[in-house]
Amino acid sequence: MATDPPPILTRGLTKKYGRHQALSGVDLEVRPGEVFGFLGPNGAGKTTTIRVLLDLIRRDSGDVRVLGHDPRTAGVRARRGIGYLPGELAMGSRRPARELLVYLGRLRGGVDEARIRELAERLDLDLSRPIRGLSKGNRQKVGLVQAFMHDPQLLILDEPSSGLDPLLQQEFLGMVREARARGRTVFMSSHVLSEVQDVADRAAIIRAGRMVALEDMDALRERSARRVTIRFGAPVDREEFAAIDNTRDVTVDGDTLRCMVDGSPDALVKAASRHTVLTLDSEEPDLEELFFTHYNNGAWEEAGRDAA
Ligand SMILES: Nc1ncnc2c1ncn2[C@@H]1O[C@H](COP(=O)(O)OP(=O)(O)OP(=O)(O)O)[C@@H](O)[C@H]1O
Repeated sequence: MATDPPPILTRGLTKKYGRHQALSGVDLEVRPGEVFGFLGPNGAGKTTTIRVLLDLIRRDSGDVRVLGHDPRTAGVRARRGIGYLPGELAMGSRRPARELLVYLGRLRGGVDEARIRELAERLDLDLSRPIRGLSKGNRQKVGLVQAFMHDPQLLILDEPSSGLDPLLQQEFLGMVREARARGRTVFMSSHVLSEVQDVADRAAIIRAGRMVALEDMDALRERSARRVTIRFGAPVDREEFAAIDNTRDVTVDGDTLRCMVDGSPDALVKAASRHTVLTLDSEEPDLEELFFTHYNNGAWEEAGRDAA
């Protein structure tokens, strides 16, 4: 395992659309057997990077290796090692989903129909319905089945959770964990941290075509800032809470306290426990807010400004 090449490696990857610089020197190294979250706001360059990895578009410069091959010259055999979920599945056939999946399975060297049925059942997908006319959510399920069905060594998933309701999202995360348990590598993009935070081992952040962060998810979770609102049984004194080290932006409005907590809420919870707590809400900030907090040395704004 240790000698396996990185399933995904990019060095100085650049791509322009006309005069628009979509990627400006992207360096990525995904390790064998990990779940890697590729995060960034809309338009950051996630889909462009993924399309280069699959040779759906060609890079302008830089070095790229996927499962040890340059995607520009990798053959069909190398492609079979990859399961790909596109951001938008462009399909308009009148034929049932089952036929398409069986056909794609043949192209990948043969996939047991029982495996297709099992995945469809897990995702609650009706295989007899024609592809044309499927809702966005059902198309996403067809896309997931075809990506996972041949148990590929590397899964490249572009916004996999979009269109899935919370229960199916959990089912999908279960499929990702099982793939990892079998030693597979999963690379998944998202514009929201919460979609990858429970399952990813590491996450990279791309913004305006540049990598601005690479994080171990455990470290990120530990440092993660949370917006906390506590309603007490009686009015409280702001000073008591403003003095807590890792608590900031503290406001008190009668019996309601609002603040941001960096890292563990332990000290805040202990302070709160001296009063009667009626409700406690803890909300994760969005991706930009989170990384703005972490990269408060200016790296985050710089990355945005340079590329703007
Ligand atoms: N075919 C194209 N022609 C011109 N510009 C494009 C094309 N595809 C993408 N872009 C631009 O390149 C930038 C990166 O787009 P990309 O789709 O890779 O972003 P993304 O991170 O995947 O965002 P999203 O989540 O919105 O898809 C954006 O500014 C986008 O408008």
